[in-house]
Amino acid sequence: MVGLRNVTKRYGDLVALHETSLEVRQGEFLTLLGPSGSGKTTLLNMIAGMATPSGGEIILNGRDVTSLPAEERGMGMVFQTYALMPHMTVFENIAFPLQIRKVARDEIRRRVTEVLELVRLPHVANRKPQELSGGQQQRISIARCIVYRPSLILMDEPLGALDKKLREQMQLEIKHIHTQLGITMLYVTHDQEEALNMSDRIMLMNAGRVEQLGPPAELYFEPASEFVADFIGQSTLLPGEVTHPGAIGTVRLASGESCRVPLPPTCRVAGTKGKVLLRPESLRIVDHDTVEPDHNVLHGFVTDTLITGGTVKHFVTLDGGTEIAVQELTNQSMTRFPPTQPVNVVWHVDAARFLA
Ligand SMILES: Nc1ncnc2c1ncn2[C@@H]1O[C@H](COP(=O)(O)OP(=O)(O)OP(=O)(O)O)[C@@H](O)[C@H]1O
Repeated sequence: MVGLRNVTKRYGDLVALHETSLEVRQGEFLTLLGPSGSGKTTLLNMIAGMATPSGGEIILNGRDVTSLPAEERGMGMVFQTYALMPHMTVFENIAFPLQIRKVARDEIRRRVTEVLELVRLPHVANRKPQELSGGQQQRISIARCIVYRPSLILMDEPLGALDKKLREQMQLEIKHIHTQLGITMLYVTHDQEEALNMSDRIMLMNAGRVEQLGPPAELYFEPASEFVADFIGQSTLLPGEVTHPGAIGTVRLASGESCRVPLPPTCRVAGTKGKVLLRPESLRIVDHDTVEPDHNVLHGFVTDTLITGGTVKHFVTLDGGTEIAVQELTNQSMTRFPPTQPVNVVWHVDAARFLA
């Protein structure tokens, strides 16, 4: 539905977006994720027609729209600031894009009522935007955007101004609208959890380049680089070197201890340097020395324990000095480890990844 072919953007000497190609599928929810300044908004604005590429082409439904102005691209946009018109009621705000398009009055009433139901705010039609909460205002801007049924909606940090709880609720609502209407969505956020929650695919950007593009689970379980492993979810990366290559190889860590790790084919060579990626939820702490088959073990001391609601996080300082986080579900009989007691951190061989 949307195609980018070798698109670049420069501002003077600064390359905001290096050569990037992308295909967005019909009905897909694709998220542009990345730290501040990585080029997400630049990319979105070029698709919207609010910024001109320095090179490359933008294709919309098979048509080159690179030089087509924003208003002729037929897309909907939702921003962090709600941009509702303060002197108009909610009804008038939502009706506005239809009036511009000369839709008949009865049809306007029908469609505004329908989208107000969809965003679950049918009772606020006669209020002014300032009489609504932030979350309600954002739902109204979404309603105003979907009322004229654009085939593509671009959203730039739409939930950035909302508190955590409301943000999570709105994530579900946007997802729900997406599923119900089947609209293609391009969504910008710097919040990895939001991206994981909502997207069919995530395009993770870093310094104007695409680090990885794929479904959330792929970025989480098969990160293509250290940047991805670090940005998505929590991770500990232990430097090491392959000593015994193989599909499951042995890696000697900088601390001198060894562990067995699945190796990607290109890393099945003795001497390959890289990092072992461990996720807190794949680790367990045990205080006995029996290691189960197909498990690895590292030794250390628990230095801190944090209860974060449903889960508990133990911070373990490993022999060699690296700190590693271990996460487990909170339970009544949660094991407490005094800081003087040596512990073993164990994980199943399949749970780690090796990044060259
Ligand atoms: N109009 C502009 N003129 C000059 N430089 C710009 C302009 N717009 C963006 N940039 C620069 O381009 C780079 C990418 O910016 P962009 O806004 O796309 O990042 P972003 O990933 O959306 O960041 P954020 O999450 O902070 O919005 C940044 O270094 C930014 O300073």
